[in-house]
Amino acid sequence: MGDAAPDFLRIAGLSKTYDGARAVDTVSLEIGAGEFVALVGASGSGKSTLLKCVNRLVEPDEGSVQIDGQDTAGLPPAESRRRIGYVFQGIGLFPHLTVAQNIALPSRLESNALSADRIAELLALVELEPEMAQRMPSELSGGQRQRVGVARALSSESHLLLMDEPFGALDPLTRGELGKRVRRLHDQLHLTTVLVTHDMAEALLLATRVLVMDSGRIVADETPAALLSGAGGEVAQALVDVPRAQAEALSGIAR
Ligand SMILES: Nc1ncnc2c1ncn2[C@@H]1O[C@H](COP(=O)(O)OP(=O)(O)OP(=O)(O)O)[C@@H](O)[C@H]1O
Repeated sequence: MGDAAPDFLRIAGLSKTYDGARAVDTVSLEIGAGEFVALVGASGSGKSTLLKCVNRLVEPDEGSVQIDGQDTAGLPPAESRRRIGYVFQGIGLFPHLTVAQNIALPSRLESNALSADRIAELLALVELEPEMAQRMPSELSGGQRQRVGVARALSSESHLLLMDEPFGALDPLTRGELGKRVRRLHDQLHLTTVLVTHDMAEALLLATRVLVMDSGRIVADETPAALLSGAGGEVAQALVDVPRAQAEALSGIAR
Protein backbone atom coordinates (compact mmCIF):
# COMPACT_ATOMS: atom_id res chain seq x y z
CA MET A 1 0.00 0.00 0.00
CA GLY A 2 1.04 3.59 -0.02
CA ASP A 3 3.43 5.41 -2.29
CA ALA A 4 4.75 2.69 -4.54
CA ALA A 5 7.24 1.51 -1.88
CA PRO A 6 8.76 -1.80 -2.99
CA ASP A 7 7.32 -4.86 -1.26
CA PHE A 8 9.66 -5.78 1.55
CA LEU A 9 7.71 -8.75 2.87
CA ARG A 10 5.79 -11.05 0.54
CA ILE A 11 3.71 -13.91 1.90
CA ALA A 12 2.17 -16.20 -0.71
CA GLY A 13 -0.37 -18.99 -0.12
CA LEU A 14 0.80 -19.59 3.44
CA SER A 15 -0.96 -22.30 5.48
CA LYS A 16 -0.31 -24.03 8.77
CA THR A 17 -2.50 -26.80 10.18
CA TYR A 18 -2.35 -28.12 13.76
CA ASP A 19 -4.14 -31.39 14.50
CA GLY A 20 -6.42 -31.00 11.50
CA ALA A 21 -7.33 -27.37 12.29
CA ARG A 22 -6.07 -24.62 10.01
CA ALA A 23 -4.38 -21.97 12.16
CA VAL A 24 -3.32 -20.04 9.04
CA ASP A 25 -5.34 -20.60 5.89
CA THR A 26 -3.79 -19.68 2.51
CA VAL A 27 -2.72 -16.17 3.48
CA SER A 28 -1.20 -14.00 0.75
CA LEU A 29 0.05 -10.57 1.62
CA GLU A 30 2.51 -7.92 0.51
CA ILE A 31 3.93 -5.35 2.89
CA GLY A 32 5.89 -2.42 1.52
CA ALA A 33 9.15 -1.12 2.95
CA GLY A 34 8.39 1.38 5.69
CA GLU A 35 4.85 0.25 6.45
CA PHE A 36 3.72 -0.10 10.06
CA VAL A 37 1.14 -2.87 9.98
CA ALA A 38 -1.05 -3.88 12.90
CA LEU A 39 -2.43 -7.42 12.90
CA VAL A 40 -5.59 -7.76 14.98
CA GLY A 41 -8.25 -10.41 15.48
CA ALA A 42 -9.90 -12.59 18.08
CA SER A 43 -7.89 -14.94 20.25
CA GLY A 44 -7.03 -18.05 18.23
CA SER A 45 -7.53 -16.38 14.84
CA GLY A 46 -3.94 -17.23 13.79
CA LYS A 47 -2.00 -13.98 14.33
CA SER A 48 0.94 -15.46 16.27
CA THR A 49 1.19 -18.46 13.97
CA LEU A 50 1.36 -16.18 10.94
CA LEU A 51 4.13 -14.09 12.52
CA LYS A 52 6.05 -17.19 13.59
CA CYS A 53 5.87 -18.54 10.03
CA VAL A 54 7.55 -15.31 8.89
CA ASN A 55 10.59 -15.80 11.14
CA ARG A 56 10.34 -19.59 10.92
CA LEU A 57 9.83 -20.31 14.57
CA VAL A 58 7.03 -22.33 12.91
CA GLU A 59 7.47 -24.08 9.56
CA PRO A 60 4.46 -23.50 7.29
CA ASP A 61 2.87 -26.51 5.58
CA GLU A 62 2.42 -24.61 2.35
CA GLY A 63 3.33 -21.28 0.84
CA SER A 64 6.33 -19.01 0.83
CA VAL A 65 7.77 -16.00 2.63
CA GLN A 66 10.11 -13.57 0.89
CA ILE A 67 11.97 -10.86 2.74
CA ASP A 68 13.56 -8.19 0.62
CA GLY A 69 13.33 -10.46 -2.41
CA GLN A 70 14.84 -13.50 -0.70
CA ASP A 71 12.83 -16.67 -0.07
CA THR A 72 13.34 -17.64 3.58
CA ALA A 73 13.01 -21.35 2.70
CA GLY A 74 16.45 -21.09 1.10
CA LEU A 75 18.08 -20.24 4.44
CA PRO A 76 18.47 -22.29 7.63
CA PRO A 77 15.69 -21.18 10.06
CA ALA A 78 18.18 -19.78 12.58
CA GLU A 79 19.79 -17.67 9.83
CA SER A 80 16.37 -16.26 8.78
CA ARG A 81 15.64 -15.36 12.40
CA ARG A 82 18.90 -13.47 12.77
CA ARG A 83 17.84 -11.23 9.91
CA ILE A 84 14.62 -10.27 11.66
CA GLY A 85 14.16 -8.31 14.85
CA TYR A 86 11.40 -9.86 16.92
CA VAL A 87 9.70 -9.43 20.25
CA PHE A 88 7.42 -12.38 21.00
CA GLN A 89 5.23 -13.30 23.93
CA GLY A 90 6.88 -15.99 25.98
CA ILE A 91 10.31 -15.36 24.46
CA GLY A 92 11.59 -13.09 27.16
CA LEU A 93 15.04 -12.13 28.37
CA PHE A 94 17.46 -14.77 29.59
CA PRO A 95 17.32 -14.43 33.40
CA HIS A 96 20.96 -15.45 33.97
CA LEU A 97 22.35 -12.85 31.51
CA THR A 98 22.72 -9.12 32.16
CA VAL A 99 20.76 -6.57 30.16
CA ALA A 100 23.89 -5.92 28.03
CA GLN A 101 24.42 -9.63 27.38
CA ASN A 102 20.77 -10.08 26.45
CA ILE A 103 20.92 -7.19 23.99
CA ALA A 104 24.19 -8.45 22.50
CA LEU A 105 22.99 -12.02 22.07
CA PRO A 106 21.61 -11.91 18.50
CA SER A 107 24.80 -10.16 17.33
CA ARG A 108 27.04 -12.59 19.21
CA LEU A 109 25.34 -15.42 17.35
CA GLU A 110 26.37 -13.60 14.18
CA SER A 111 29.95 -13.43 15.58
CA ASN A 112 29.60 -9.69 15.52
CA ALA A 113 30.25 -8.49 19.07
CA LEU A 114 28.49 -5.30 20.14
CA SER A 115 30.56 -2.54 21.74
CA ALA A 116 29.55 -1.02 25.08
CA ASP A 117 28.85 2.20 23.15
CA ARG A 118 26.47 0.44 20.80
CA ILE A 119 24.66 -1.16 23.75
CA ALA A 120 24.34 2.27 25.39
CA GLU A 121 23.00 3.63 22.10
CA LEU A 122 20.40 0.84 21.87
CA LEU A 123 19.36 1.47 25.49
CA ALA A 124 19.04 5.19 24.71
CA LEU A 125 16.80 4.36 21.73
CA VAL A 126 14.31 2.80 24.14
CA GLU A 127 14.92 5.53 26.73
CA LEU A 128 16.82 3.49 29.30
CA GLU A 129 19.88 4.77 31.18
CA PRO A 130 23.29 3.28 30.20
CA GLU A 131 23.71 2.07 33.83
CA MET A 132 20.91 -0.43 33.19
CA ALA A 133 23.32 -2.46 31.03
CA GLN A 134 24.81 -4.28 34.02
CA ARG A 135 21.52 -5.11 35.73
CA MET A 136 19.92 -8.54 35.69
CA PRO A 137 16.41 -8.81 34.18
CA SER A 138 14.99 -9.55 37.66
CA GLU A 139 16.16 -6.06 38.72
CA LEU A 140 13.96 -4.32 36.14
CA SER A 141 10.27 -3.46 36.06
CA GLY A 142 8.04 -5.25 33.53
CA GLY A 143 8.00 -2.17 31.28
CA GLN A 144 11.79 -1.84 31.43
CA ARG A 145 12.17 -5.54 30.52
CA GLN A 146 9.91 -5.02 27.53
CA ARG A 147 12.03 -2.03 26.44
CA VAL A 148 15.14 -4.22 26.65
CA GLY A 149 13.29 -6.76 24.47
CA VAL A 150 12.71 -4.03 21.87
CA ALA A 151 16.40 -2.94 22.11
CA ARG A 152 17.46 -6.55 21.53
CA ALA A 153 15.15 -6.79 18.51
CA LEU A 154 16.81 -3.67 17.08
CA SER A 155 20.37 -4.89 17.77
CA SER A 156 20.68 -7.02 14.66
CA GLU A 157 20.11 -3.91 12.51
CA SER A 158 17.49 -5.80 10.61
CA HIS A 159 14.93 -3.72 8.78
CA LEU A 160 12.04 -6.00 9.63
CA LEU A 161 10.57 -5.81 13.12
CA LEU A 162 7.95 -8.36 14.22
CA MET A 163 6.20 -7.78 17.52
CA ASP A 164 3.63 -10.05 19.14
CA GLU A 165 1.81 -8.20 21.94
CA PRO A 166 5.05 -6.53 23.04
CA PHE A 167 3.27 -4.21 25.45
CA GLY A 168 1.10 -6.85 27.08
CA ALA A 169 0.66 -6.70 30.85
CA LEU A 170 1.83 -3.07 31.08
CA ASP A 171 -0.06 -0.30 32.79
CA PRO A 172 -1.93 1.86 30.24
CA LEU A 173 0.37 4.89 30.60
CA THR A 174 3.57 2.90 30.04
CA ARG A 175 1.87 0.98 27.26
CA GLY A 176 0.89 4.18 25.49
CA GLU A 177 4.36 5.71 25.89
CA LEU A 178 6.19 2.59 24.73
CA GLY A 179 3.86 2.28 21.74
CA LYS A 180 4.60 5.86 20.66
CA ARG A 181 8.31 5.26 21.23
CA VAL A 182 8.28 2.17 18.99
CA ARG A 183 6.40 4.12 16.32
CA ARG A 184 9.07 6.88 16.43
CA LEU A 185 11.86 4.29 16.20
CA HIS A 186 10.09 2.70 13.24
CA ASP A 187 10.10 6.09 11.48
CA GLN A 188 13.67 7.06 12.45
CA LEU A 189 15.23 3.71 11.54
CA HIS A 190 13.13 3.20 8.38
CA LEU A 191 11.82 -0.12 9.60
CA THR A 192 9.05 -2.30 8.24
CA THR A 193 7.00 -3.34 11.26
CA VAL A 194 4.27 -5.88 11.95
CA LEU A 195 2.64 -5.55 15.37
CA VAL A 196 0.16 -8.10 16.74
CA THR A 197 -2.16 -6.48 19.24
CA HIS A 198 -5.47 -7.24 20.92
CA ASP A 199 -6.09 -3.57 21.31
CA MET A 200 -7.85 -2.02 18.30
CA ALA A 201 -7.33 1.51 19.64
CA GLU A 202 -3.57 0.85 19.77
CA ALA A 203 -3.69 -0.53 16.20
CA LEU A 204 -5.61 2.50 14.92
CA LEU A 205 -3.29 4.97 16.66
CA LEU A 206 0.07 3.41 15.76
CA ALA A 207 -0.31 1.67 12.41
CA THR A 208 -0.46 2.91 8.83
CA ARG A 209 -2.38 -0.22 7.85
CA VAL A 210 -4.53 -2.64 9.84
CA LEU A 211 -5.03 -6.30 8.93
CA VAL A 212 -7.85 -8.23 10.58
CA MET A 213 -7.58 -12.02 10.94
CA ASP A 214 -10.49 -14.37 11.43
CA SER A 215 -10.22 -18.19 11.40
CA GLY A 216 -6.77 -18.15 9.82
CA ARG A 217 -7.62 -15.71 7.03
CA ILE A 218 -7.08 -12.00 6.47
CA VAL A 219 -10.63 -10.63 6.28
CA ALA A 220 -9.84 -6.91 6.21
CA ASP A 221 -6.90 -4.82 5.04
CA GLU A 222 -7.57 -1.13 5.58
CA THR A 223 -6.03 2.13 6.72
CA PRO A 224 -7.04 3.32 10.21
CA ALA A 225 -9.01 6.17 8.61
CA ALA A 226 -10.96 3.78 6.38
CA LEU A 227 -11.76 1.50 9.33
CA LEU A 228 -13.00 4.46 11.33
CA SER A 229 -15.20 5.45 8.39
CA GLY A 230 -16.90 2.05 8.47
CA ALA A 231 -14.86 0.01 5.93
CA GLY A 232 -13.52 -3.53 6.36
CA GLY A 233 -16.66 -5.61 6.89
CA GLU A 234 -18.41 -7.12 9.87
CA VAL A 235 -15.51 -8.67 11.82
CA ALA A 236 -13.38 -5.52 11.48
CA GLN A 237 -16.23 -3.23 12.46
CA ALA A 238 -17.05 -5.33 15.53
CA LEU A 239 -13.45 -4.71 16.68
CA VAL A 240 -13.59 -0.97 15.86
CA ASP A 241 -16.86 -0.69 17.79
CA VAL A 242 -15.02 -1.40 21.06
CA PRO A 243 -12.90 1.82 21.23
CA ARG A 244 -15.68 3.75 19.46
CA ALA A 245 -18.20 2.80 22.15
CA GLN A 246 -15.66 3.64 24.87
CA ALA A 247 -15.00 7.07 23.36
CA GLU A 248 -18.74 7.76 23.15
CA ALA A 249 -19.32 6.63 26.74
CA LEU A 250 -16.47 8.85 27.96
CA SER A 251 -17.70 11.90 26.08
CA GLY A 252 -21.14 11.25 27.61
CA ILE A 253 -19.64 11.51 31.10
CA ALA A 254 -17.78 14.72 30.21
CA ARG A 255 -20.94 16.43 28.96
N1 LIG B 1 1.86 -25.36 18.82
C1 LIG B 1 0.55 -25.53 18.60
N2 LIG B 1 -0.02 -26.76 18.63
C2 LIG B 1 -1.33 -26.94 18.38
N3 LIG B 1 -2.18 -25.93 18.09
C3 LIG B 1 -1.69 -24.69 18.07
C4 LIG B 1 -0.30 -24.42 18.33
N4 LIG B 1 -0.10 -23.08 18.22
C5 LIG B 1 -1.30 -22.54 17.92
N5 LIG B 1 -2.24 -23.49 17.83
C6 LIG B 1 -3.67 -23.29 17.50
O1 LIG B 1 -3.72 -22.52 16.30
C7 LIG B 1 -4.77 -21.55 16.37
C8 LIG B 1 -4.18 -20.16 16.15
O2 LIG B 1 -3.35 -19.84 17.26
P1 LIG B 1 -2.52 -18.49 17.33
O3 LIG B 1 -1.69 -18.56 18.56
O4 LIG B 1 -1.84 -18.26 16.04
O5 LIG B 1 -3.70 -17.42 17.49
P2 LIG B 1 -3.65 -15.90 17.93
O6 LIG B 1 -4.60 -15.18 17.02
O7 LIG B 1 -2.26 -15.42 17.97
O8 LIG B 1 -4.26 -16.00 19.38
P3 LIG B 1 -4.02 -15.07 20.70
O9 LIG B 1 -4.60 -13.73 20.34
O10 LIG B 1 -4.83 -15.77 21.75
O11 LIG B 1 -2.54 -15.05 20.99
C9 LIG B 1 -5.44 -21.74 17.72
O12 LIG B 1 -6.57 -22.54 17.54
C10 LIG B 1 -4.39 -22.46 18.54
O13 LIG B 1 -4.98 -23.27 19.53
